[in-house]
Amino acid sequence: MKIAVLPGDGIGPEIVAQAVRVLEVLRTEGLKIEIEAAPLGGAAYDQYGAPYPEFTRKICRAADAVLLGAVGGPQYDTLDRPLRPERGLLGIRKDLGLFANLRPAVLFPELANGSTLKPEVISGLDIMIIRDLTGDIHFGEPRGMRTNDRGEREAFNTMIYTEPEIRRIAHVAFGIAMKRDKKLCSVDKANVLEVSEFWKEIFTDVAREYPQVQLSHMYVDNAAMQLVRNPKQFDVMVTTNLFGDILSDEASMLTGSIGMLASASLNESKKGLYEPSHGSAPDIAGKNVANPLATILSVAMMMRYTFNNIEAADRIENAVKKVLEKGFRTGDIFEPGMQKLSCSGMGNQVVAALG
Ligand SMILES: NC(=O)C1=CN([C@@H]2O[C@H](COP(=O)(O)OP(=O)(O)OC[C@H]3O[C@@H](n4cnc5c(N)ncnc54)[C@H](O)[C@@H]3O)[C@@H](O)[C@H]2O)C=CC1
Ligand SMILES: CC(C)CC(=O)C(=O)O
Ligand SMILES: [Mg+2]
Repeated sequence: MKIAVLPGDGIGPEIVAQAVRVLEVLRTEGLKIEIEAAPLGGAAYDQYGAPYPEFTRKICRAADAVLLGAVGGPQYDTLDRPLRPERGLLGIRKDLGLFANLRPAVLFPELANGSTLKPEVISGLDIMIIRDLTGDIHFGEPRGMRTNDRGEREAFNTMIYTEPEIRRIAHVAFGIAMKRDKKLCSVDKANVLEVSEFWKEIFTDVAREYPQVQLSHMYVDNAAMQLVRNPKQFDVMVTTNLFGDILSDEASMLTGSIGMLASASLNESKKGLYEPSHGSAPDIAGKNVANPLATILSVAMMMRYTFNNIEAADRIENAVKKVLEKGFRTGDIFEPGMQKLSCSGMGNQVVAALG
């Protein structure tokens, strides 16, 4: 298992350090794990003058899987756009063809009482959010700023999807729905956007190849509302890059915290990049208080999706469950009566629970 580790910026190095400890436990027990570290984002800009430098690209291309923390920070916000940390993240996603982003919003029952939502609304929650990751307004050209005919400055981005891009994410979504409850909700804004209308047309066409799957369509504004009103109506949701970015952050709060939401970004060959769904959290960086569980659960996804090592994946997820059962919490999921831990303290507990 050749794993590239990219700690990134902000809390990235802190949370990744805990996830690497989990990998080290597996290695000590006999899994052949090779780890190579490289910078991405702001850290890469500082070292190499580019957010996704050749050094990192080579290591990631040679690896079977990539473990990433997060990128970005206010100190980089004034850089020219192509040099910003976030472009490094878009760059690696595009370079490795990581078009299928899986974000499982699963509630550990131990966290049901601490949620801002009523336990009956969220108990048993298990939604798979599938987001296209290499198309949409994030990548569409042209993009930029200009002065229009009236002499006013304006900025523009292009929302665009090709038919093959929609078809391939549709097949991933239907395939996953087939393995679950055979219910797929495609989220769009087809009442306004041509891109969404096309998306809906292609999904309806692909659905003919999966007659056992019940396909529904929902506008994104309604989906955002339904996610907090009655999230358990969803089993698998699939949507575009921008809508998926927003809906998955929203869904993370159904599981207790953005610090709980793992993710896998896969390409056609199951090479994967695994990262928490959150960002670099500059407000808490360097304080050793971030929740490392989303990153640790991303390692479980790596074992499941890239290495097909279901036993290791289950073990990591069970270790997280055990730690939560014992009442250990980081600040973001803390509730009275529980024991508050630091980021590394949570890592210690997960490592102990793996044993
Ligand atoms: N995948 C990535 O690398 C992503 C990077 N970003 C970048 O991260 C930077 C900060 O972005 P924000 O909008 O503030 O989003 P963010 O996700 O970094 O933080 C939002 C809020 O959630 C909290 N939070 C996030 N992760 C946490 C964790 N593991 N434990 C406890 N609390 C946690 C933060 O403290 C903050 O209050 C920006 O530069 C942004 O572009 C944002 C999202 C994804
Ligand atoms: C910073 C963005 C490029 C990434 C993001 O918000 C995400 O992948 O969820
Ligand atoms: Mg996001």
